[in-house]
Amino acid sequence: MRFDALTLFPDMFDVVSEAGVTGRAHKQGIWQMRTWNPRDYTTDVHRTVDDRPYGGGPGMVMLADPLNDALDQALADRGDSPEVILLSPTGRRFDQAVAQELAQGPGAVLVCGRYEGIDQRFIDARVTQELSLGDFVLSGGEIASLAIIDSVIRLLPGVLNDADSARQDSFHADNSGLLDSPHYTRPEVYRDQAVPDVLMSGHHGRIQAWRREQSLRLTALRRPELIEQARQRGELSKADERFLASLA
Ligand SMILES: CCN(CC)Cc1ccc(CNC(=O)c2csc3nc[nH]c(=O)c23)cc1
Repeated sequence: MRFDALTLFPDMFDVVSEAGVTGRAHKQGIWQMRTWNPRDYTTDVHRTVDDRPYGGGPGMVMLADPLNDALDQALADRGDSPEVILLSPTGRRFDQAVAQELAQGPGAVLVCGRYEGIDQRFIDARVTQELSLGDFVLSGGEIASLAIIDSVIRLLPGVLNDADSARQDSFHADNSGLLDSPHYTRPEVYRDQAVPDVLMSGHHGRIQAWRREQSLRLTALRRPELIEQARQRGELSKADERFLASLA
């Protein structure tokens, strides 16, 4: 699994290659990361990577040529033919299904735009898919790339050992498809607030039922569409439906 990032801010990628679970996996050789700075592929004395938009309008646009040369180097260095993914507000929305898709492959080259965007002729000629992190405005593609790399690496064998509670990740923990139930740890009473009795009971059946109800309640409150999706998938039991009806 190898990710290459075309970016004007290569240092930002140290976050995933050096820190945490992804940093450990990187050190173990489970995945590789390389960055390529388009500024290193400019030919003018000012190392220009952007210019004004034809047709006018605010901001600047990234030049195609430095990106093309950087991409050529990245692909030559890899030796395979990976997805070339442009991170962009106009892209397909990234979600766990996309993370699963990417985890099956050899990785990708991630093209991080800055400014208002990238010359369309680079996109038309080289980009195989565009991904967005969601409907909010970032300053560039780097932070979106970091999120994507992190969520893909976690899915690789050997990255999360079972001790990592995150193993249950299918975005919604062990109540797959629903939001997580609340978590508590020591002390048993913190600033006069006690842990719910059921969690101290040692009664695993009751604890599981309580957690399921908490997930259903929170999901119905904050993400009702996930309830309907779980219902369509036939993942709601009679007890779940009874509990949901009691909330209405
Ligand atoms: C004119 C309106 N804009 C589109 C929302 C301009 C614009 C804003 C921010 C950017 C930089 N953003 C990204 O490169 C980006 C890359 S992935 C992504 N996901 C969510 N939101 C994002 O802004 C992004 C590019 C163009």
